[in-house]
Amino acid sequence: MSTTTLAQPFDTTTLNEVRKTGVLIVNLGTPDSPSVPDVRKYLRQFLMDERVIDIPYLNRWFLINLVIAPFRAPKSAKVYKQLWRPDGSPLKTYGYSVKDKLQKVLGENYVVELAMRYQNPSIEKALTALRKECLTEIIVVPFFPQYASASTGSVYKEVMRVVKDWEVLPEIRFVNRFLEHPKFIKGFVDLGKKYMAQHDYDHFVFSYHGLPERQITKGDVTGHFCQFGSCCDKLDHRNQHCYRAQCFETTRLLVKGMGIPEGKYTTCFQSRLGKNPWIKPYTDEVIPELTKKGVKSALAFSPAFVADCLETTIEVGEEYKELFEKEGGQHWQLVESLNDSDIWVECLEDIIKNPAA
Ligand SMILES: C=CC1=C(C)c2cc3[nH]c(cc4nc(cc5[nH]c(cc1n2)c(C)c5CCC(=O)O)C(CCC(=O)O)=C4C)c(C)c3C=C
Ligand SMILES: [Fe+2]
Ligand SMILES: [Fe+2]
Repeated sequence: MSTTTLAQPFDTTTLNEVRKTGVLIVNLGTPDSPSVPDVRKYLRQFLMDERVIDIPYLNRWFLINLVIAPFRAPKSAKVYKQLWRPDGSPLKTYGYSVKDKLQKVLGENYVVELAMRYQNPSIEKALTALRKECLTEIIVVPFFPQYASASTGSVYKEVMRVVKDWEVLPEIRFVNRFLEHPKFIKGFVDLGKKYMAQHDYDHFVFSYHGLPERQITKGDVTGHFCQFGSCCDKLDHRNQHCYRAQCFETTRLLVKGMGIPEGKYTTCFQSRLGKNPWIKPYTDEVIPELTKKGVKSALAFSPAFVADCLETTIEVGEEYKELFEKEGGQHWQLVESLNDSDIWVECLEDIIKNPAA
């Protein structure tokens, strides 16, 4: 009698025993110190990135070396001095704290490294450390809730530049965005509710990092998915990678979570540079419009950032507050970022362990 050998189910025991996952968490970067030379070095590296200032190389070189390095760096250094804490730039110190907390919750089958896209610790250094760990997989988590070529795209490109010549390439997973993650939303909703319990706000402002319109248009290889108007009101299959549409979606989810009524909130974009059109509405134009309408108190969110930085603490927390008050507003409050909160660490744990969540 002949026996038929039935196909055995795939035995994963060995794989589970040897499996080790590297996690590379990456934020934008910050100067090593608030001194003018360090700020200049940081701005040079950051703004020479062709995904950030996407103009021809020579034009970019002249702009950075003849305008930004001599004139902007000293001004920026003054602002970085205001932001600096005894333990350094908040963007980096929160990064290290999140790295430690995440390592603890993930356990010994994971190795977590922190990197900054610009300056230190570099992506190259962090990946070199991970390479020595004999990993099965590396998960790259850019700390940008919404995808943009200038942020997430640039991190991907740098990771690929570093690993492209490795003989042994482990599996690599790139996290694209996480604006819809329930724990990311809950983190900001809970912070918002804390402020709403302390004060009655007339209006809620959601201010995101701006982007040249051109960078969104360039990303659309299928036709024209963004006209910079109401097309961004709904996120669908075609415009899912549009940064502006993703920001509007983030606001919708936050507004729903906090129960903010229609007409009581505005999505806007900050920190435009240069003369080319950036995505609108601009935060510094929205604020005077709101005060003209009689808004006296506003709660401001910065949900394009997961850690306090120049863009949140100084630009939204101080400069826009000054503008709001100059225009007749009375009470402007910035909601701090997720920083190293437990909910943010839980969100990361979830993103890492449950890719489909
Ligand atoms: C000039 C073009 C810029 C683009 C495009 C841009 C996109 C972009 N940036 C962030 C996140 C951050 N940017 C930060 C600072 C910052 N950004 C720009 C310019 C562009 N950013 C400049 C010149 C600066 C420095 C400000 C100054 O020196 O005056 C920061 C803060 C860093 C810190 O140390 O605190 C973050 C974070 C995203 C997410 C993004 C695309 C969506
Ligand atoms: Fe920026
Ligand atoms: Fe759009």
